[in-house]
Order: sequence, then structure tokens, then C-alpha cells
Amino acid sequence: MTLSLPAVAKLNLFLHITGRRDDGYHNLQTLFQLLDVGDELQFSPRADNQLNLQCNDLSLQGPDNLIIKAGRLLQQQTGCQLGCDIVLDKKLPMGGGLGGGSSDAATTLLALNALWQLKLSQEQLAALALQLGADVPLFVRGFSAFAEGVGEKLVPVQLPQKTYLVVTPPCHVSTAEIFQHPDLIRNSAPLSLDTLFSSPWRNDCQPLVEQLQPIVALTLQWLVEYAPCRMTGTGASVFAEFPDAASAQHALTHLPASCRGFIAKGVNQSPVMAALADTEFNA
Ligand SMILES: C[C@@](CO)(OP(=O)(O)O)[C@H](O)COP(=O)(O)OP(=O)(O)OC[C@H]1O[C@@H](n2ccc(N)nc2=O)[C@H](O)[C@@H]1O
Ligand SMILES: Nc1ncnc2c1ncn2[C@@H]1O[C@H](COP(=O)(O)OP(=O)(O)O)[C@@H](O)[C@H]1O
Repeated sequence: MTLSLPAVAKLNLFLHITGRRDDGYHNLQTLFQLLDVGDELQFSPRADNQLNLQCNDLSLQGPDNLIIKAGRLLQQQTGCQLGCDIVLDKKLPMGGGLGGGSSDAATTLLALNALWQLKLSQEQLAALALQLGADVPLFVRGFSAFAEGVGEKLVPVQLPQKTYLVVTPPCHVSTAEIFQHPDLIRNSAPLSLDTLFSSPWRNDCQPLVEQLQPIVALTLQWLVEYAPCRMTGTGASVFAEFPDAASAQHALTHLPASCRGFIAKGVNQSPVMAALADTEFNA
């Protein structure tokens, strides 16, 4: 009995930082666009309480993986004595502002809730998700969303399903380091959703990341020759919107050799929801 589920990526179509909270976290206004591309996970429940993770990237197999943390959290919160063998096929670039680890964690919460028949509601799962990371509730809810708070106050939005080219330059940006940096723009005025939608979209982390990692600025300079582009999250990945897959593919064929790139479509609903609804484990 094995359940296979996707864990898709997200883009921040815009990201404004409106202040710093007393606990060090930052209040945001951001537009999360879910994509149709991501990691793949397989879950095979166990009668004992062991949680095992196998991954095509060996560096991710340790207990620090958000997948294992998600499983442990569910066990602790519900007293469940069951376990799971989990296989992660890691496809998304890591630490790239695409939310891959957060999405893996959310898919794990959804999968184990169904397999272990815990019957936790979406609200309960989203509250647990927030303990794992600011991005995780988005992927538990499974819809593209306008977000405030630290990213957990989510309002669903219907966005046109555009084609994106996502490019990850060869550098690592630590989310924590960006948020701690004194030069980060963190005083953007909170705006209404209407104003945000009708203003030019920007990412407040981008100027700092371009300064700290010049390769990000260079990658944006390359991509802007094909289409207007921005950074997602705290970087380092950047993206551009294209009118169709052919024009995105044209740019992708000229990708700088040091970068990774993929084409994806924006989706309003995460495919994990449809995949879960299709299974006999549906809670
Ligand atoms: C800011 C975003 C935008 O999408 O960046 P990316 O991770 O996607 O690049 C995310 O919300 C990140 O979500 P996530 O990666 O889950 O963040 P967490 O693990 O909770 O936090 C990582 C670090 O970032 C800081 N952090 C995170 C979110 C936030 N609103 N304010 C913060 O100051 C925290 O202090 C923490 O040290
Ligand atoms: N399942 C996972 N997939 C990817 N990274 C993970 C996972 N679990 C923990 N991590 C850690 O989280 C870091 C950031 O992961 P990721 O979600 O890919 O980045 P971002 O939040 O920038 O999109 C990684 O560098 C890795 O150390």
C-alpha cells in the first residue's frame, strides 16, 4: 500500500516586507503563485512508529529533513503510534526561494493525516504547518494566495495560468541571513490588495540579494533580454513570464551553463489536492 503525491513549487510574484515583529520574524505582503512542477513523494505506512526517509539526494536523508519533522510533529500532537517509509524524489533546486522543503513538509502532513486516518481538519493541519515554517501553511491549503502576517494569513486568488521560466543561479542564499541583514528593505507601506495588483510588482529582498550575490544580478540581466523578470522569495531563483511554452523554451535553450532552469505553468490549485481526492485514503 503506497501513496504517491506531488509537492509543487511556488513563486512570490511580489514580495513586500512591511515590518519586523518582536520575535524577529517579518510581516509580509506577498502573492504566492503555485506551479505545476515539483518533487515527488511516496508514502508506505508502517505498523510500528518508525519514520524512514530515502532520497535521491543523500544530503537530505538526515533527521533534520522537514519531512521527518512533519511526521514527528503529527505523531507528537495526535499520539499516533503508526510510522511510514517515505521516498523523496528531489527535483526542485534547494534553498532557491521555490519552497521545495516547505512543500515536501506540507505534502507529508496531508499524506500522513490520510494514511493514519487522523481526520485533522485543514485548519488544524495549517496550524501545525506554521510550526514547521512560514511557507508551509500555503502548501497545506493548496491554493495560490495573497498572504500577509509571516505568510500564513492566506486569501485564495484566481490568477491567469501563465507560463514561467524559472532559473536558479549557482549560489546559495540563506533565508535567515537575508532577514537578519541590516540593509534589508523592511519598511514598505502596507497596501490594499487592489493597489498591490495595479502597481508594478517587485521583491523587497532582491536589491540586497543582488548586492550579496552578484551572480543573481547577472542572471537577471541575462533573463531580462527575453522577458521582464524578478527574484522569488529570498532567492536565489529568478523567473520570467512568457506568452507561451515555445518562447520560454527558446530562452531555456540559451540558459547559461552554470544555471539550472525549468518551465512551469502557474496553477490556482495544487495538484496534491486532486491526487489526494483520487485516493481511497482520502480523509
Ligand atoms: C520569506 C519567504 C517567502 O516565500 O522566503 P523563501 O523561503 O520562499 O525564500 C518564506 O515565507 C520563508 O518561509 P520559510 O522558508 O518556511 O521560513 P522559516 O523556515 O519559517 O524561516 C526561516 C528564517 O527566515 C526568517 N523569516 C521567515 C519568514 C518571515 N516572514 N520572516 C522572517 O524573518 C525567520 O527568522 C527564520 O530565521
Ligand atoms: N525536504 C527538503 N527539501 C529541501 N530542503 C530541505 C528539506 N528539508 C529540509 N531542508 C533544508 O531547507 C533548506 C531550504 O530548503 P528549500 O525549501 O528548498 O528552500 P527555500 O525555502 O529557499 O525555497 C535546504 O537548504 C535544506 O537544508
